[in-house]
Parts: sequence; structure tokens; C-alpha cells
Amino acid sequence: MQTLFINIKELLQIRETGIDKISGSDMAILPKIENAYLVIENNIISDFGPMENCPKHSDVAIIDATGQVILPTWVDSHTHIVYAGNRIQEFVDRINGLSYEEIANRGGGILNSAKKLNETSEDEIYEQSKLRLEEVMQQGTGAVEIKSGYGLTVEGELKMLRVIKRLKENYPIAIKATFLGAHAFPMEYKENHAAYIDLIINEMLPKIASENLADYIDAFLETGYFSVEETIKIMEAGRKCGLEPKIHVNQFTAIDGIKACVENGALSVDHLEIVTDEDIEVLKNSKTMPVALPSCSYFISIPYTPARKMMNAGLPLALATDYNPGTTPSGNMNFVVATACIKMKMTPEEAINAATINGAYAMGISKTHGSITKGKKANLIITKPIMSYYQLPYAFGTNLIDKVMIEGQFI
Ligand SMILES: N=CN[C@@H](CCC(=O)O)C(=O)O
Ligand SMILES: [Zn+2]
Repeated sequence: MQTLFINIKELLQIRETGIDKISGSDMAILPKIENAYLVIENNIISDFGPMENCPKHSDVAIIDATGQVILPTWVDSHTHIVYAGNRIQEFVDRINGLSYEEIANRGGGILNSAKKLNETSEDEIYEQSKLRLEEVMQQGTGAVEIKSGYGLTVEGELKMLRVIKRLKENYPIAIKATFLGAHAFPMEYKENHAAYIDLIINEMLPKIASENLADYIDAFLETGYFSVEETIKIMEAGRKCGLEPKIHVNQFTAIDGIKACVENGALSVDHLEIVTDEDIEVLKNSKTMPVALPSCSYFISIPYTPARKMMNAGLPLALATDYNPGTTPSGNMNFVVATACIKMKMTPEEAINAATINGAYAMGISKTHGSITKGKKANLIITKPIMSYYQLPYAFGTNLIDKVMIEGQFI
């Protein structure tokens, strides 16, 4: 079955096969065709070009996209959408003057979510999480990475990863699972970090590997959470089980964590609200994708990742939501793209590259996702009639999406 889109006002992010990420000054370029056609065959992009070359098809479903922009769906390479309940009280506590750190030190924060998760059944967590997944798909996300990390017990972490597995089985969207047992030290291990790290390495990881529940391994490398040395142990143990690292680092402090991640072959380093010149140097010429999470900066009022400085140094950059109950209760990639433009001074071209092809790289799927390329998945955002794609970040609170196609199907 073929679908032919005709008269597309702008077809964005068209790329040759084999381009897996965009770096430095190239991020300012977003290749497009004006007045374009696009052919979808089954669930794959099979052809596209300017309207004057549009082939005469018979027996195809024709969709007239006059005035509409088509671009690849967003790739959200960093989320925690599997969780139980919410942290609304902490939100109000922060408005009233408490900091994220003060809330965490009182047993709130990640430990608050871990308590709720361990008290909630797997079925109930699945029901809550699938609503979030359905919501972000409607908002144009066509691939999503989901982390564990609110279990912090063998059973809790397995429960989260099994929920992610069920989501993978039941939804058409590409999902990658990341094991984040090293998200925080449970209260009973506060004075005995080594014992919790043993639990992660000797109890959690073997079970996760034997049930094939994760694609990546993560840790919260941060002052007061996991040290550089502790994170290296976790990364090494994960790699032995075939899990590549994707690490939370430099959210609040810079403690040479990025260097350790790059040396351990991390696929991505995520957060990066605080970045030193040395961090930028070690990222140069590495295979590690830096990932910025502007909705988190917005929600908890911390600095934004210095995108301009990093791109000027020739680095690539990806954008993701960080959807989680504590620091970012939003999975809206449209807001992320707009906030990157408004607050991080990324151009619309840079932000769209960061939220599509570079996001795909950061979750290991750039062969199949992240651009309009022949042979890639037919994952499309079809906008309402708009002036140009600049309107997407400009009209930051308006839903400009008409339809979303995932794997060849409108959702
Ligand atoms: N920083 C670490 N983890 C999450 C937030 C965790 C939480 O507060 O629940 C993040 O990416 O922001
Ligand atoms: Zn996160």
C-alpha cells in the first residue's frame, strides 16, 4: 500500500542515507524541499522530491498537504515516563522557597518516587505510564528512550523494566530501555555505598541481562549522588552485560564526570547545565553525544546548557525532554524545541536537527529514524497550514500539529 503526499509546503530534514548525526556549524543547516511530494510504502519512506518530479501513481492514497509542513517525528532520547503518582507537593514546596537539594535531603525527590513506585502494582504503573506515552505520541514524538531508576530495589527496578517491555510490545513507537539502578542511594545504603553498588552489579544486572530487559545503562553522576569512581564501576559492569552507557552528568556541578563517560565510550552524556572548557575539550572528536534538557532547566530554574559555546567548538547537540515527576513533568518535544530557541538561542534549524537526527543518534537508532531519508521509517509530523517551520518555536504554546504518522500509520 502506498501513500502519496503532494503539494507539501516544506519537507524538512531531508538527508542522504548514512548520515548519523550533525555537528558544529552544520547544525545551522536544515535541508528542505519547498513544494514537495513524499511517497510512503508500507511503513517506509520510499521516495520524495519537488512536485515537478512527482511520479504519476495509480492505486495510491493521495493526501494533499497544501500549506502544510512535513518533518520527521521528534526523537526523545531521555525520559523517565514510567513512574507512579506525581510530586506535586514538591513543586509547591519549591515555589515556597525550598531547593531541589533541600527536598531531596529530607527524603523527597527520587526517593519519594521510589517509595511510591514500590507501593504500586506493575499493572497500575503500566496504566499510568501508557497514558504518558500516548500523550507524547500525539505531540509528535516517534521514538522514545525510557529509564528505570525509581525502583532502587531488585524487584522495583525489574518491575519498571518489565513495564517498559510491555510498552514496547503494545505500541508502534520505537522504545529503548535504560537501566538506571544508580539513580540515588536508598536511605538504608546512605552510609554504605559499596553495598548498594554490589546490589546493582551482582543482583540487578544479571537478572536484567538474562531477561534482556535493557539496552543501555545509566547513573546519576553528581555531587551527593554517584561519584566518578562509582559511576565507572557501574559503566564497566553494564558493558560486560552488553549495555552501553548513557549518563546523567553535570546537572548541578562539574566534577570531571564527562571525561570518565567519554573514556568509557558513553553513547550520550545528558543534562550538562554546567559545562567547563575542559568538558568541551574531552567531548571533541568523541563518539559521545551531548544531550540538553531545557524543560528541566525551565521547571527547576537552573542554567540552560551552553549550546552556542558547544556548537561553536564543533560539537553536536541533541535535545530531549527528561519527562519525569520531579524535575520535568512534561514530555512535550515542541516545548523543548521552542525553549531551546527562546532560552538557549539555538536557531530553529539547530533545534530541529538536535531534536530529530541527533536525538536518534543518542538512542542508537539513526539508521532508521530522525530524518526524511529513503528506507527510513515513515515517522512524520504533518503540521497544520503554517507560514513556515519558524512558526513551530515562535508560537510556542500553540499546537500546530495536524497529524502524526508512526511507522506508516496515522495515530
Ligand atoms: N537528575 C536526575 N534524574 C532526573 C530527576 C529525578 C527526579 O527528581 O525524580 C533528571 O534527569 O532530572
Ligand atoms: Zn533524567
